[in-house]
Amino acid sequence: MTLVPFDDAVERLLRDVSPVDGIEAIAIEDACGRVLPADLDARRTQPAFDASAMDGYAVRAADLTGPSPVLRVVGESAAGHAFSGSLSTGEAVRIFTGAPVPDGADAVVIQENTDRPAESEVRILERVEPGANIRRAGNDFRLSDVLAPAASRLTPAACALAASGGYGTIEVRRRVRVAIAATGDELVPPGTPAGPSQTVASNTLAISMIVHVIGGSVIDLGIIPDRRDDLASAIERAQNARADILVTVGGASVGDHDLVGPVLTEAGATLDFWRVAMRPGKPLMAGSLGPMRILGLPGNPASSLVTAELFLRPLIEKLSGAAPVRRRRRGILGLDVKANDKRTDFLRAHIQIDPAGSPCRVVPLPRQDSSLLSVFARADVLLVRPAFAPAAVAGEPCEYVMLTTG
Ligand SMILES: Nc1nc2c(c(=O)[nH]1)N[C@H]1C(S)=C(S)[C@@H](COP(=O)(O)OP(=O)(O)OC[C@H]3O[C@@H](n4cnc5c(N)ncnc54)[C@H](O)[C@@H]3O)O[C@H]1N2
Ligand code: MOO
Repeated sequence: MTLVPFDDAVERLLRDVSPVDGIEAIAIEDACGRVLPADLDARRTQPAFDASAMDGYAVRAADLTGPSPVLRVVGESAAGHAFSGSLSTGEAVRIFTGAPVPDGADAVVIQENTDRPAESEVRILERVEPGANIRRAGNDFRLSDVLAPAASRLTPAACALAASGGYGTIEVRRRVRVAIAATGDELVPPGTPAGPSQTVASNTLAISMIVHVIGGSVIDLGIIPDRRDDLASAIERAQNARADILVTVGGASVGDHDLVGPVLTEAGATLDFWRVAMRPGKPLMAGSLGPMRILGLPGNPASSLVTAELFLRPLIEKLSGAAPVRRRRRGILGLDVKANDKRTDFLRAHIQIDPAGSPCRVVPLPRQDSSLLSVFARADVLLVRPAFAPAAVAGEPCEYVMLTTG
């Protein structure tokens, strides 16, 4: 049985993928995590005026000659309430952080370096240069500046920047639609008591959550019994819902009840590859049916979640139009590991952060069987052991992949 090398499989899956073409205008408060189809240009300048960076007095720097000059206080400028006049020689305006600097003033003296000999006078106890404590108009960004580039995924700060730049609604790429089918006669939905030979369909729950975290939308096809016509109708439902991706979970191996491959083929799907040189996740299947991509994930919990992280996630990200995210990091091994065979290993592992700042230590968890959800749930990362890697000892460099968190 030939297995496709892991890197080739990822490359083949992503090779011809281009972003979905639907674009929608949504409220800025709903835009976190969404992807920009084009550069986002500022519709205003920020700050729109020269603003004071401190509480104090707006002055003309040239007036500050001689020891402790005294200026006449002619008014006040507060945030949202500008001083309407302009400043002449010998005058000062009481000013607060964020308030417009009055015409004629060219510096702000902080109030700690002043005193008030009388209600209408301020004594200045320091020398300041023109421009001191003033944030010039456009200091943050100017009209038409690119606030965020095409293909960026909007973070909370980027949404705040967009709002500050004049946006109440924003154009983003539509969500990638992911249909998910759990296959297997033994499965019951989460929250349902499982009989003696039954299992809770827990994988699809986690996979749905991964899809949501990266901004996709889920079409839940539910649990599909191991029957050809039920599987065929689930595939049809995914097509009718215009899914961009159909994910099946389970039934991917070679047993008599593993029907996913044959039924997909009967439905007219093209299978691009089946079986990858990786552990866990070997029976992974990838193909397409018309415009719909198909990923057949293995049923064992760790196999399912590892392949969702390493294949489904980048596929959704690429379809969503987001710039590629590199989730592989370098660390150092926290334990000795044995030589590897022809399958790239993805070991569930802990990360130990070194408070002294040296690279983090990656410690594989003790039990690596692909059925162990209890181990997966305690893992922070997947330690990558390339195919045919020689044995390595603690302290040697290694690579790991970040797992999706909430
Ligand atoms: N003769 C061989 N047998 C197997 C091979 C092989 O190469 N030759 N490969 C093994 C590997 S590796 C894996 S991984 C599994 C994957 O098999 P399937 O994808 O066909 O998965 P199932 O048999 O349907 O289920 C396996 C296991 O996972 C449980 N499961 C299934 N779906 C879910 C779900 N949604 N949530 C939670 N758990 C689920 C299922 O009850 C089984 O216990 O095949 C090996 N066999
Ligand atoms: O790939 Mo299976 O996923 O080794 O258990």
